[in-house]
Amino acid sequence: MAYDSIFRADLFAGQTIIVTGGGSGIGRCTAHELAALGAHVLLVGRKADKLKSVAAEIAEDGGKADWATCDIREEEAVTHLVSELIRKHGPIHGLVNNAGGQYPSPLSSINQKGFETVMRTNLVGGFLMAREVFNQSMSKHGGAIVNMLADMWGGMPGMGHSGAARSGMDNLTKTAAFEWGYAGVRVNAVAPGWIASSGMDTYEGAFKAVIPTLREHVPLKRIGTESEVSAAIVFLLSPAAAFVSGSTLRIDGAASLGGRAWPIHKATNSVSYNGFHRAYLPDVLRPEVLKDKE
Ligand SMILES: CCCCCCC/C=C/C(=O)SCCNC(=O)CCNC(=O)[C@H](O)C(C)(C)COP(=O)(O)OP(=O)(O)OC[C@H]1O[C@@H](n2cnc3c(N)ncnc32)[C@H](O)[C@@H]1OP(=O)(O)O
Ligand SMILES: NC(=O)C1=CN([C@@H]2O[C@H](COP(=O)(O)OP(=O)(O)OC[C@H]3O[C@@H](n4cnc5c(N)ncnc54)[C@H](OP(=O)(O)O)[C@@H]3O)[C@@H](O)[C@H]2O)C=CC1
Repeated sequence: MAYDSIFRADLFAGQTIIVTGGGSGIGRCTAHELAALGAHVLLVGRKADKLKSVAAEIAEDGGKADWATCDIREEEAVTHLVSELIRKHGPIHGLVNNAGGQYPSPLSSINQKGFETVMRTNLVGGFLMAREVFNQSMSKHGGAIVNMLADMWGGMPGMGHSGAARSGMDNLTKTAAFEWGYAGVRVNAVAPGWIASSGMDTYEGAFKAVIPTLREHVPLKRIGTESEVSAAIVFLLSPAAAFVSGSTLRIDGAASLGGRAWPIHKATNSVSYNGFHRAYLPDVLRPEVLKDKE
């Protein structure tokens, strides 16, 4: 018998897939993966030079990619972007709602504009992209959406604005999966933990300094790679996940299993324990608190 596996090199042949934030990091890597598997990839971001160069890389590898600039926080711009992409390239089969980011800051120092900027980047923008892609295309022929979250379920010092946005996006993922299932549209999310990406490289100061120690607080003892997140996104977009909708897949080396467990881990496995709260939290945000306790 010739077994016909779902996993084939042309998994996405004939599909057009938008990747927001496709000009760098995880978005760039995902765009490469999808194009290598036959998709026509549409890269979206604010900076044309980055998008253009990723599209050229993909073309050099024999893949198909186009790009368009858009600030996903602007409703009119998103509506226009999606209609132009459909006019030029036809129906949209997939959306990777990856664009996002934040600046590390304790809640007490975040002003309203900064909070709203991060909420609009990571929640409002993702909502607008998903709504427009659904209304203008997927409602007519189905499709798959993958939203980008971040593993901040237990609260994440320095990321209060972003954590609030990502939790909102988690809920929106489930509601969209519920409301749009009738049209054959699947909506899922990925929640990466610490990932070595070009985005992480942009962080400065105390936050940057702590990055090399983060692996000690991950049960798998390392931080993740861009391609490990892309692989999960590709799975969720693919026919291999045809009955998966409304799910959030954590890609974090088990880091989200919880700070509460680390003292037990310390007691039972002192070799791999490295002091979660002492090494991470106060160093990053409130060195004075750490000093007081020493
Ligand atoms: C166990 C595992 C846990 C998982 C943890 C997850 C870790 C996540 C990692 C990542 O996400 S990696 C990388 C993602 N990429 C980035 O974060 C990119 C870098 N960040 C940015 O570009 C910005 O932060 C942005 C908000 C995403 C975009 O900013 P934008 O350019 O649109 O806004 P600005 O005009 O610069 O600022 C507007 C407004 O926002 C406030 N603000 C912005 N930056 C800062 C800052 N560094 N410090 C304090 N406040 C800031 C401020 O109010 C700005 O207004 P003005 O002051 O400029 O008037
Ligand atoms: N690296 C990590 O450890 C983790 C990352 N994440 C999330 O994964 C996603 C990708 O991150 P990563 O690749 O690491 O970082 P990058 O900073 O490289 O990627 C973020 C991308 O989002 C785009 N972007 C940001 N704001 C907007 C906007 N308003 N409109 C359109 N595009 C925008 C940027 O493009 P441009 O500058 O052209 O606008 C950029 O290409 C982000 O949402 C990030 O927060 C989540 C958990 C962990």
